[in-house]
Amino acid sequence: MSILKKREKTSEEVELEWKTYNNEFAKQIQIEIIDNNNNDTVESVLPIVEDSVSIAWSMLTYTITNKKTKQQQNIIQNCSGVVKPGEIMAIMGPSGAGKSTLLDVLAGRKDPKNVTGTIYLNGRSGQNVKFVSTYVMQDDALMGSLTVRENIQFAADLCFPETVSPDERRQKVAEIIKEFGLERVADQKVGNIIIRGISGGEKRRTVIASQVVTLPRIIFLDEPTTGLDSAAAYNVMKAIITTAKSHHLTVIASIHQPSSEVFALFDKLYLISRGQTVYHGSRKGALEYFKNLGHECPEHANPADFYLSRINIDFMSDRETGEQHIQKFITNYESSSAKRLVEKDVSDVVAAAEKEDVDDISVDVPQGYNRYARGFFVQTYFITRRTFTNAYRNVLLYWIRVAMYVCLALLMGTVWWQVGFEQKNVQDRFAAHFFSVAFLVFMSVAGIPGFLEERVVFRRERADGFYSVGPYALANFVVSVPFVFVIAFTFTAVAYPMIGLHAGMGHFMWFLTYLYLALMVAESMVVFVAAVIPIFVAALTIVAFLNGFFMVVQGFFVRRDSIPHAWKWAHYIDYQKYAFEGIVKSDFIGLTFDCVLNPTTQKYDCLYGDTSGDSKKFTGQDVLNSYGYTEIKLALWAFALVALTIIFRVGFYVALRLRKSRT
Ligand SMILES: Nc1ncnc2c1ncn2[C@@H]1O[C@H](COP(=O)(O)OP(=O)(O)OP(=O)(O)O)[C@@H](O)[C@H]1O
Repeated sequence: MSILKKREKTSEEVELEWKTYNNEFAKQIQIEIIDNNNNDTVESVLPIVEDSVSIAWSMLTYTITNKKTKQQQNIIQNCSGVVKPGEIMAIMGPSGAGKSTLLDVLAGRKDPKNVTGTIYLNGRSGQNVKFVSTYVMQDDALMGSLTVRENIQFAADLCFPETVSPDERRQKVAEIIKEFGLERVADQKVGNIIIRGISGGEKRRTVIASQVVTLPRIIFLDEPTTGLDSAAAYNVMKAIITTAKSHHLTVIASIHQPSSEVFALFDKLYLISRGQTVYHGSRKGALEYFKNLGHECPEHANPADFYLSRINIDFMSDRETGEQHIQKFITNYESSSAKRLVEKDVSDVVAAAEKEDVDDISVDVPQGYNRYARGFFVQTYFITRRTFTNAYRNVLLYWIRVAMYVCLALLMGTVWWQVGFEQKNVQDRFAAHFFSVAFLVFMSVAGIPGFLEERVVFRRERADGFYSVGPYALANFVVSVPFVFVIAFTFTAVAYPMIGLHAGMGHFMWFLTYLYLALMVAESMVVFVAAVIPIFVAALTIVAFLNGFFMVVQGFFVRRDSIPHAWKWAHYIDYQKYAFEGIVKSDFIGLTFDCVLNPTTQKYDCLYGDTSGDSKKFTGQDVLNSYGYTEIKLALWAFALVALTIIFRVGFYVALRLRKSRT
């Protein structure tokens, strides 16, 4: 059995450990697996790898309080079982039976306050199962613009300890790709809504491969075959089982109506109905068990379908009879030899641990199983690199917006073409300033789908301990810096000279700076909102509302001094105001405009500056004074935009932290 020693491993030992993994068949010994229902002994050859982990649980109950009735309700009740290294167990039951709940409780993903009973790892209670396990969710959360190999390599780079060299990591990735039958598609992009990628089954295998590349000792899978056809489902399960058997991993999967081929891949079965155990033992033994209860599986029937049909009372017309029927199964199991065998197995595992003086797993966490295998900066580096590659390759994220902004710049340039210096052009200029800021920031909503796609991957990877929130939030910001600059620069380079805004490098640079900083705030606001409410339509509506709101109070439609007192606060936190006013000032300052000569009076109708009729011209400063833009400080306004970016980015980080994934 697995023996975990108390002291920390040296780096040489860790290296040796990996070599040992490569050569694990040298450690094969014969072990006995008791087929616990037939009570006959099946001999099987399984490799014993040091640090393999068995999981046993006794009298597990998960209770919730019904919010309406305030009544306590047991979702699972008095469940006991054991799965040893190299064994693959299926949790099966009708819909709502408690499969996912049992899996989540075993994987340590439920609030311990609601759980009673004991879970033992290698016979010891009080261990942190997350240190030695991975939990594979149902969704195929992968980066679609990355290849299969790149997706798995990312996991390897973050989850192996630094003692594993880059070459070894690459080799581990190549090995898992081979084991999971992904060699043919290894260098193909996974695919997303615009890239046609690999098949559904290959995607599922890629997700699982990326989660097991470090060979976590226990693998929990939540319905790993859902949504796949029977051939793909078989390939997925076969890949998991091959890896589990050859590396002596412990596997528990909840599964919905497996085909007979898939079902035959499991060693053990946990049948659950109404949260209670109907059968637990070997898969083969279940046939005999049900036969003894008077439910013989027909020769050519799929046993999985047969068991489920026996314990599913959802479609029984008489509810009471149905309940009695299930209760009978539960009572039978309670007094069965199958249950006694499970209890003996659990106590044997515990007794062996006491005898062997097995130490606390969480004290001696084998390297590579740590919650975070790599430090903050290494995490940030790898996430930044991947996010950059995704942003570069994923047309939806930035390139589509760059194309759109170029079109818009050309449109504005031709409509406002060489706007001029007559009195009437003052309003044209204001409109150009307003529209440049408003439209560009408004279209930041285009980043929501890309972010939400990435967020699903973040949820999975975070839950699995690839990295923490800080590096992810930082990487998201770092990558947005150059891409947003490309957008702002492209637009400015095309639109600014075409419109004929204030000539000169200094003025051009101020325009670019404000547009860039406004876009950085808008981008930060988008990811913040999408992190708080990760639903596409809702996030889109809220961002559109916020941008509309900021437009209204920014002082363009209604002069700043006319904004009602009650809305002044909004004006001062409005990022569009700072960008708009900065652009207005940098454009108007230093310009001179012509007043209109009134042919009747032969006087000049000047709306700005000297309005007595004697002055032919007025200045940009006169315009600014006239609209009350006297306090604009270019550097300070730019700083306000930087501060708002920081505020939204901190909000983004906090939102991600608070919105805990199912951990
Ligand atoms: N937190 C909760 N609050 C209220 N009811 C819950 C909660 N968690 C689980 N349940 C209920 O407990 C039952 C078991 O849920 P669970 O998701 O474990 O079932 P399942 O067997 O995995 O179902 P399915 O196959 O349909 O996914 C369901 O009826 C579910 O509605």
